[in-house]
Amino acid sequence: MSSAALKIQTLSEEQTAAPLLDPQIAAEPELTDGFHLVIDALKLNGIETIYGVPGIPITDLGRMAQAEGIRVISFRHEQNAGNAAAIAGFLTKTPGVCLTVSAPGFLNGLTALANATTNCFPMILISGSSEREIVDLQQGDYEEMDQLAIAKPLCKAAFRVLHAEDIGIGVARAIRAAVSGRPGGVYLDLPAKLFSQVIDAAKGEASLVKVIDAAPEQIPAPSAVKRALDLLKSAKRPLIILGKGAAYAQADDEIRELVERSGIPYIPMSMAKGLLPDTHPLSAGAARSTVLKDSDVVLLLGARLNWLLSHGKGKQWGEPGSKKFIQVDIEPREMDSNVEIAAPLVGDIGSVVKTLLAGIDSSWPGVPAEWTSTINAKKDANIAKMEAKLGKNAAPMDFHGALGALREVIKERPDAILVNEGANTLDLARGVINMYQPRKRLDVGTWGVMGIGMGFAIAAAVETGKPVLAVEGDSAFGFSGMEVETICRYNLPVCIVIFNNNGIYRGTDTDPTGRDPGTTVFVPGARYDKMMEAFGGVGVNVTTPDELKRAVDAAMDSGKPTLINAEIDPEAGSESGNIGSLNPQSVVKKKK
Ligand SMILES: CC(C)(COP(=O)(O)OP(=O)(O)OC[C@H]1O[C@@H](n2cnc3c(N)ncnc32)[C@H](O)[C@@H]1OP(=O)(O)O)[C@@H](O)C(=O)NCCC(=O)NCCSC(=O)C(=O)O
Repeated sequence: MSSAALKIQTLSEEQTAAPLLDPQIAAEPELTDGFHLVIDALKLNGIETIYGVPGIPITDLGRMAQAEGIRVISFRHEQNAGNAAAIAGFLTKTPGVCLTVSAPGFLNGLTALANATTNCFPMILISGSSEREIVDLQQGDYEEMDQLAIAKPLCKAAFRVLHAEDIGIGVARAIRAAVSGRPGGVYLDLPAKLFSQVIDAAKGEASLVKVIDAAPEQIPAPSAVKRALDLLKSAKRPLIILGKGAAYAQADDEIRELVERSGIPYIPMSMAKGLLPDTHPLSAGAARSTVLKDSDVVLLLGARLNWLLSHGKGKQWGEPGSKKFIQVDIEPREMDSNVEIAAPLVGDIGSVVKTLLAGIDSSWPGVPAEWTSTINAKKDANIAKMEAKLGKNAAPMDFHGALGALREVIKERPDAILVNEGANTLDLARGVINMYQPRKRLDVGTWGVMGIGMGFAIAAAVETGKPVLAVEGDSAFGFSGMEVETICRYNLPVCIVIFNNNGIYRGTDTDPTGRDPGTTVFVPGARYDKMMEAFGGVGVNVTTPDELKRAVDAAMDSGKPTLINAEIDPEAGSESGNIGSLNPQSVVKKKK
């Protein structure tokens, strides 16, 4: 039932007391208001969940949305709600919606909106705002802020709705902007006064807009496809790089067929892991340096040549000029962003892969055996090196010992979702824990941002109903840790494992003056598991990989909210994990 059908009756007491069929009452127009129209517009467009934090002026919006059947997940901090909305967008290809209060709540949500935009996740941040008349004259309204102006440079599009009859079009514009072309974050500003504007219900209903074909297929030109196929055919050492854009596309079967039919080795970027199982014979993930350096033609499928790929140049990529790139991206301006793209293929991943497949027929030359055997030799050596570090059942645990146990958990439950953040905890888990299914690994993404953990874990559980394993550095967890209460409140099947080595990178830093703790250390021996117990969840402290495996298995089997404090050697871990070279360090000694 549409909430407009709830109708607001503006009846006087005498009218209410009058008989039901009184013609005077029957003639009374049915009314609706801004609250109901926002809810109707979202529902009409298939929005089933809102992530947010209640407060002025959107408290009633959340309540009414819940009453109308939208699932409303209330968080403890807007940034976590925003991260949840963003990853919901990634998982479903429907914009995730985050609802916040004005000024400070809006600003808290804005970090997640900017992160969503950077990562190309479709998301809509809806914030209540204070009154235009007062804000524009800067007269000091409650939580006064020109939110629209602040949001604009940080997202893909920003809209404000001033009149109830424009709510339908405002929501429609936000949805289309979020998912069409390159997906991203959209800000929708709803001033407090809008919610209580009352209009005729029929007029309100007629003003709603259903977005048809929100993300239209974009098929590349045949000449562009031929150029790419010719280049790929000429390759002696081809490579495919799968990015999270490929995972987002949900063209899993076609992508697998492209790899298998062409026989081209591939590496997945971290959130593309599992698009094909990491154990696939054509996976070159364990020979990463070799394939980046020695390949001659590289097909980038939904992966950008940003810092995570050393901008496509430098010594990681071998001799200058030794490589030609084919890039598949929905955004034309992505081409040549860092290096020359010899064969740009502009379109959506699903459509582009289909057109490529049509050209990979019985005349396909295949991949020279010399190339695949070089890769396999490197892979085998790296895998053997890694195996030697796993499986140690010692206390205190090192990262590899603990991750070896978690690798088995995911192997036994390939449909579980792995959320992962931290520095060493992130870098080492990425290599150690094999993924087997698409969109099961959610992590820090393009910015390498800390703080996504609990938001992502909550949305993953809500959107998929699958068990979630969140593997968190102790520092990373701190950014969103209060949401363990949210996990317990909604009784979500989330198991959090905290790799607790007493600090950021390591737990051994000291203050040279002896006055304070070192800048990167936390309270030694902290028991994060107690936090979970405070809210009725299960808390476990473990000191060995065997104990860790047993505790995670129990959590995943029971589906009970669980937090496992995994005691890691405070000496373990290196500065910034394996991107430490990006961290400038002073070489100048200060004179005393
Ligand atoms: C930049 C990267 C894309 C690339 O890193 P690399 O170290 O070059 O690659 P990988 O980690 O994939 O692999 C490292 C090596 O392990 C090998 N490798 C990979 N997988 C395997 C398996 N399964 N078995 C054996 N060996 C393996 C791989 O071939 C490499 O060896 P060789 O082939 O022999 O080289 C990645 O590190 C990344 O996504 N980083 C994001 C980090 C991040 O965002 N951090 C935020 C921290 S914030 C923070 O810390 C801060 O603020 O400070």
